Amino acid sequence: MGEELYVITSPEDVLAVYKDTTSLDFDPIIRDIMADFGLTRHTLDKMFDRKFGQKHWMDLCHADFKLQMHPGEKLEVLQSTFLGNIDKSLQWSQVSGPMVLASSNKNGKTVSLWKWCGQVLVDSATRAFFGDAIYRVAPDLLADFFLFDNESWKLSYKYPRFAAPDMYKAKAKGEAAFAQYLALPQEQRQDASWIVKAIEQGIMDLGVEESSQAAPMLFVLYRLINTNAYKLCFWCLAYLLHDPALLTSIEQEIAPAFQPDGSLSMLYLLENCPFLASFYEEILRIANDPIGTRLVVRETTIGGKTLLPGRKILMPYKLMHFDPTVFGDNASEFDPRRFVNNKHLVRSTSYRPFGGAATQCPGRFLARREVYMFVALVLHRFDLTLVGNESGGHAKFPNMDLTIPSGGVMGPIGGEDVIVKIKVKNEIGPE
Ligand code: HEM
Repeated sequence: MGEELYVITSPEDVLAVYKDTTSLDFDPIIRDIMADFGLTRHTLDKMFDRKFGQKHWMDLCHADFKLQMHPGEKLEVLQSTFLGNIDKSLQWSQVSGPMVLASSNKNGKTVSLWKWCGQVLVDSATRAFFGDAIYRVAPDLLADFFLFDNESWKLSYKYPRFAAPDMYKAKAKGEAAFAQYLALPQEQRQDASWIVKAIEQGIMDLGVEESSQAAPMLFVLYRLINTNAYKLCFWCLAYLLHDPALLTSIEQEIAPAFQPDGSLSMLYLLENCPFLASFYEEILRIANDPIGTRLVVRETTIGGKTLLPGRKILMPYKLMHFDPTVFGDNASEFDPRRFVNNKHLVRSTSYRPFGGAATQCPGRFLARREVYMFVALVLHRFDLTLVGNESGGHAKFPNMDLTIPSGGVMGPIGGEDVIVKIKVKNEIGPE
């Protein structure tokens, strides 16, 4: 408490921060996060020991994230399983469990959009990254993840245990799940992704054997993989369902991506749907609160100001995302055509939905694909009708929770949701 911070708000100064890699360091920030997850100084020293030439283990991890998640052979393999899982989860019979609030007849289910997005996206990623074995040791993993995800900001704000008991309990259960997972014989986990196997091997090579040290590393990765995309899907569908003209335009644009047998061409969505791309960027601009962080380790000057060692830098990119001199007079409003009307915006230095430089989110390619897949399949397979409130009023657009320092895509204010009645529109093959 009582910490002094520097807050950087201009794109020029953000670029200067990215360039000054000797005075401004990201490693201590990761150390701090991992310490919050219970990693001891001893383990952290091993992780940051520059014993691989000039590099330490965490540098190798960043490189491995890119190998797995940037376009290439390894992404193709992962993506095919991941998107296949989304496809299977969106079969009519799979729309079940807590997300279904009421089931009137065979062709009608009333669904919580928030829970639907969460269940499908997080379950599909869990199986694709870790394989099915994780559920054998932790059948309640998803429930614990959502409890933790909802309150995880309290961890970085260093809430004491008595002030956030539910968050700490969910965190402990999540870590225990990964400890049990790591204790399983490797032959039972052959369906895990390349990155998970590479990290497990790396942890062993570092000589980190205690499960109290190894499991949190996987739990942190699990959270990074899962925390943002389901919320992004929620906002995409919320905006579409509340704006019939927008919904029709998107449906028309993506229709040719579907083959007669109902299968979806991701390539078509990626290469031939400029309006979908603009809509996606606009949701990322408006519903996202990414924050870059560095620690000043040597005195330096940014934007004409002297920054002193020992203090943190925060870069709340959302402020730049609402700058009217870049995004226009309607910067504070939602405009799905913004990025198609101005094709330069997506490369603007004021637009940083995934951060930037060495710490830029490696999952950004996968994120677009999973969101496109989910949104396109939902629109193609189901007729969706908004359900109003109990007294017969119109369904209200959920408010974003601006009070929580999420550092990523925001959720709706507690309890606000989009309730939809869904029916089968296009049958798919036998289930
Ligand atoms: C869906 C929207 C997503 C958003 C808005 C998002 C945003 C971010 C941001 C802002 C960062 C930190 C960047 C920085 O410090 O400069 C980050 C890091 C990271 N993200 Fe994402 N992310 C998303 C999806 C994903 C997905 C789908 C994955 C994996 C499948 C992923 C994996 C990661 C990882 C591993 C890191 C840490 C990278 C490192 O430290 O080397 N993200 N993300």
